[in-house]
This record gives sequence, structure tokens and C-alpha cells, in this order.
Amino acid sequence: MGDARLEIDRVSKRYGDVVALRETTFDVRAGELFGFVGSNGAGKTTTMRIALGVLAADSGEVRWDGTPITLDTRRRIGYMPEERGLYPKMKVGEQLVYLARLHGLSASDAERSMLDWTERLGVDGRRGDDVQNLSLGNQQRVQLAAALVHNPDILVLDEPFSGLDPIAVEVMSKVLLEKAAEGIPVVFSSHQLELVERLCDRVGIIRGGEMVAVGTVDELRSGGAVEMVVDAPRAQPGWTDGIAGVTVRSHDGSRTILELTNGVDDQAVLTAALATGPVHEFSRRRPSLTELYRNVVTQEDKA
Ligand SMILES: Nc1ncnc2c1ncn2[C@@H]1O[C@H](COP(=O)(O)OP(=O)(O)OP(=O)(O)O)[C@@H](O)[C@H]1O
Repeated sequence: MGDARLEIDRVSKRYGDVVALRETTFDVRAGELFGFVGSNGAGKTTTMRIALGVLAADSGEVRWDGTPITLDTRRRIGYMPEERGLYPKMKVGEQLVYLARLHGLSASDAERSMLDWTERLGVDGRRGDDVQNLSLGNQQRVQLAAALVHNPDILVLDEPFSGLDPIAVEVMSKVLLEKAAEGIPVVFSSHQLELVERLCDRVGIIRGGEMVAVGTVDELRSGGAVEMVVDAPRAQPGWTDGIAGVTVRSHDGSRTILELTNGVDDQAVLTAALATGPVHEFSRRRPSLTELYRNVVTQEDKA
């Protein structure tokens, strides 16, 4: 295998007058877990459907391992659609074997894979039940089994965590991390940003059909302003006034939360703080993905 990354290259898509994607570009590297986040209607499902090849892009290209996605590549993708796609009146076990066979597994391999994944995902006791008789969470576990049962080389999952209980979230997380560790590209969309921050190697934020930030959470942090917490109990209001590029964001007791524009020397802030008296705390605040996301997404309103 060469460079087995999944590349979404300047993909655009319109639905009539609605521009769903505008030259959306990112890649999911082999062996990484990539979190795809954005508001409702931002374009995540459209991107994933185009990556899978069930929806045609107006322009742009999706490549895997350096070549455009073909029908053959499509069979090597494990996909979990947002609208889910299981046959409600078919038994869990039969359905998974059927899907594995559709993807080219032999009858015995399909059976073994079904047994393995239902057990790992905790639905082995449900193999003989119709899908429609399962709880929503168990249906989702079966849906993940359906994405994995043919041992895919790429995983594309549309909101796999939505509606899962905490135990199921852990089971799902473990499987996704393992698949990435096996060396395949794994991309999933989610609105659960704490989960994305905890699990993903890199994150892409899409807004209005455009990828507006891509990178590790640390890289996304470095693009924004730096926040500092200074606890200087004797400091009087206005103690930072002489330092260019520093804005007071808020106060929390004797602590001041400051925003420093990129390039401002934090030592100048420390000197000013010490000039007021004792300094009990002087630290950088690391914004969470939720805060970074809010900043990126609300820029839409300012634009
Ligand atoms: N079949 C369709 N016909 C017309 N417009 C569509 C269709 N599918 C999606 N859209 C529009 O395209 C845009 C992108 O939708 P998409 O479903 O890709 O967003 P999303 O990021 O997956 O949203 P969500 O988080 O709500 O699932 C939205 O404006 C949506 O209304």
C-alpha cells in the first residue's frame, strides 16, 4: 500500500440554489482518527456521501491512495450513514453476513466476521433478533458492525456517537482507535466536541460548506489569540493599560483573564503584574475545542 490517505480535493456541490460545499479540501491520513465538526447544515453529510461515491460532486475529486475513488474502492470503505441503513425486518446476524458477502467475503469469512463483531460490540445476544426490535443504541452498534464486517480499508462514519449511552460511547471509541491504530484512515462527524478533542488526532471544522480550520487541536489553538490568567491580588483596574496587544477579557475574584494578540511578549505582562505586588498565578489558558469551535463558527456572524 502506498500513501493510503483519503483526500477530499476542492470538492463543490450545489443542491439547486443551495451551495452545500465550496471547494472543500482536507485529507485523512492512514492511521489517523479525524474528527469532522460543524453546525447543522454545514456540509458534513454531503462531504461523506461524496467521499463514499453515493453522491456525485459538481467539481473536485476524492482520492484514496493517490487515485480517484472507483467502484472497487467504494467496496473497501466502511460507511455508517446518518440516516442509518439496516433492513428493519432482517435478523442482525443474517444481515451482517449478507452485507459482508456483498463486499466480497466468502461465506465462512462472513460468518466469522459477523460472530466476531457482534461479540466485540456487545450485541452477540441479539444475533437472532430483527433489527427493528432492538433499542436505538443497539441498532447503532449493529450499524457499526455493518460498517466493519467486511474489514474495510477506510472508515467514514456519520455521527456514530449520537444517541449512545456512555458504555456504548466507550465501546465505539475503542473500536475506532483500534482501527486507526491498524493503519487505516478513519473519519467521523460529531457534535460532541469533548469526545472529538479526546479521541482525534486531527480535527476539521466546516462552516457554510467551507473548511475553515484543519489540524491538531494544538495547531488550532496556535492560530488564535493566547489567553492568560494572572492572579495579582493588589492589582488595580487598568494595570495592563500600558501594554500593547493585551485586552482584559474578564475578572474572577483577584484573577484577571487576559487576551494577548499573537506575538505579544508575555514577560511584559509578568513585569507589569509584579509591579503591582505579589503574583500568585501566571499561566496560559488552553482553550478547549468547544471554545475554539465557537470562535471559528461565530466569525461567520462577524464576516
Ligand atoms: N438532498 C438535498 N436537497 C437539497 N438540499 C440539501 C440536500 N441535502 C442537503 N442539503 C442542504 O445542503 C446543506 C448541507 O447539508 P448536510 O446534510 O451536508 O449538512 P450537515 O453538516 O451534515 O448537517 P447536520 O449536522 O445537520 O447533519 C444544507 O444547507 C442542507 O439543507
